Parts: sequence; C-alpha cells; structure tokens
Amino acid sequence: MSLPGSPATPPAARGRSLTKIFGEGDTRVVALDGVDVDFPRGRFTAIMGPSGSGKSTLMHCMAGLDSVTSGQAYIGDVDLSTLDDKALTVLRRDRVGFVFQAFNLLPTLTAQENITLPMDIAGRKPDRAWLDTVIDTIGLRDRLAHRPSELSGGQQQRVACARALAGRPDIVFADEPTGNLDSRSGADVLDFLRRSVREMGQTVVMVTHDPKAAGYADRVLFLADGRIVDEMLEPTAERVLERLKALDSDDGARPAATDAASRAGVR
Ligand SMILES: Nc1ncnc2c1ncn2[C@@H]1O[C@H](COP(=O)(O)OP(=O)(O)OP(=O)(O)O)[C@@H](O)[C@H]1O
Repeated sequence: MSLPGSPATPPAARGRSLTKIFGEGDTRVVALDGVDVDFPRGRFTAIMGPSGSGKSTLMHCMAGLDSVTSGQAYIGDVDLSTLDDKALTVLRRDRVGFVFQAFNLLPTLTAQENITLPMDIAGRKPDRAWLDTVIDTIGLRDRLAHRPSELSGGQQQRVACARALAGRPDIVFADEPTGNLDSRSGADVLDFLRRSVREMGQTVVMVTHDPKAAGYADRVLFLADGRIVDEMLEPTAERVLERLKALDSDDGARPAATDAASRAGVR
C-alpha cells in the first residue's frame, strides 16, 4: 500500500494478516481481523474508526506493546514475534518512540532531562545536532530548565514528543496525543508532529478521534470491526468527517467502504 510516487524504500513498519483475539467463549472478541498494513517511511499516518474498532490494539501490536494471536508485525525487517521479552524491550527503546494521551513526564526532572531520559537509561549519547533540531522544532528552548508542573499541557506534550523523537526512532506511535489538550495547544503538537515528518524525515502513526487532527496527516486509515475498511490520502478535516459519517451511517455503508478500500489497494 505505498503512496503514489513514493520511493520504493521499505516501510518503517508493516503488519501482515494481523489477528488479535481477546478472551474466549462468550467473552471472545476479535479486535484485529486479518489486517495487512504498511507504514511508509517519512509519512504521517492517522488511524481512525469508531470506539472498539481496534485502533489501540493495532497500534499496540505494531509497537510491540502487545502480542498478536496470529500474523506478523514488523518494525523494519524485524518480525516482533521472533523476539523474546528482553529483545523486544531493547527494540522498543532503541527504535520506537511513543507519545501517549497522558504526557507521562517525570515530575521531578526538567524538560531537558525528560527529553533525554530514554537515552540516558540506555547509556546512549544523544546526537547533539539532532537534539538541537528537535528542541528548536518544538520551540521550547527557553523552557528546558522547567519542570513539567511549570509548563502548560501543550508544552508538556511537546516535551513528550521531543522525548519520543530524541533517539531518532524508526517510527513514532502517538495514541490520542491531543486528547487532553485544548484546540490551540493541540494544533501546536500536531504542527510539531507534521514538521517532524516533513522537515526531519520521521515516520509517525497517530490514533485519533478528531478529524481536525487527522487533517494534519498524509493519509488516514479507517478501521471498523478490526479491519481496515478505507484509506484517504491527503486528508482534510472536512473530508475525514464526511467519510466517518458515511462509515457510521449504517451497516449498508460498510460494503461500499470495503469496495473503496479494495480499489485503494488497502486490502
Ligand atoms: N485487554 C483486553 N481484553 C479484552 N478485550 C479487549 C482488550 N483490549 C481491547 N479489547 C476489545 O477489543 C476491541 C478493540 O479495542 P480497542 O481498544 O483496540 O479499540 P479502539 O478502536 O482503540 O477503541 P477506543 O476508540 O474506544 O479507544 C474492543 O471490543 C475492546 O473491548
């Protein structure tokens, strides 16, 4: 599912026949139902869909935070199912960045210390030039000595984004990164994520419920019932909203959406 005109570089991450089943018997839930997906390098992908459609499960399985029932999740060429817990932890630490809805900063550390914490734990020396670029792009150089409690929510989330990017990961997974922010702060965070892709060549995958947030991405994947049912390239908030309404309207919309997805080469 490479974008038209995108170079033939291997995707930063991909999933093949991803299936995730929770529970059994009466409580059995198929959260992912044979998902095939590519996350192209240097692209910003948003994942949308109704509550319970499998967005978080897809992200967790792709990021190695949860295991799949069957299928393969790859970061680069590494099949996560071949790794033991220790190797998985190292891979997540060294090659994956995370941004969560709750900023998850350590309150006793300064912004600067929070940003470099994962690398400090790993005993890795930050690439100074890269770190400077990240810090300049989040626009918080004058706040680096502040603790999280001295920063606004939007500033804290930008610090969390900088922390995710500081180690120059293969891919950043952001789970509702603007869910706790007002629209102005949310826009700052989204603008930073988009610039990290456009200007710094990073790869970002973001789960969101907000069509405006999805409008910052290069493409949107729509999930329903554990399947990718549609894809939109160069989305705008308006078009995303219309598509969501069509997907939500009734069950009759689903086959049409699946047809559209099949034409787009999603499935
Ligand atoms: N740990 C779990 N145990 C059992 N069922 C689970 C578990 N995690 C998720 N599920 C189920 O799997 C399905 C997909 O859940 P998931 O959290 O991925 O959806 P989502 O699209 O992210 O939803 P939301 O937008 O509400 O966050 C849901 O039916 C959910 O109830």
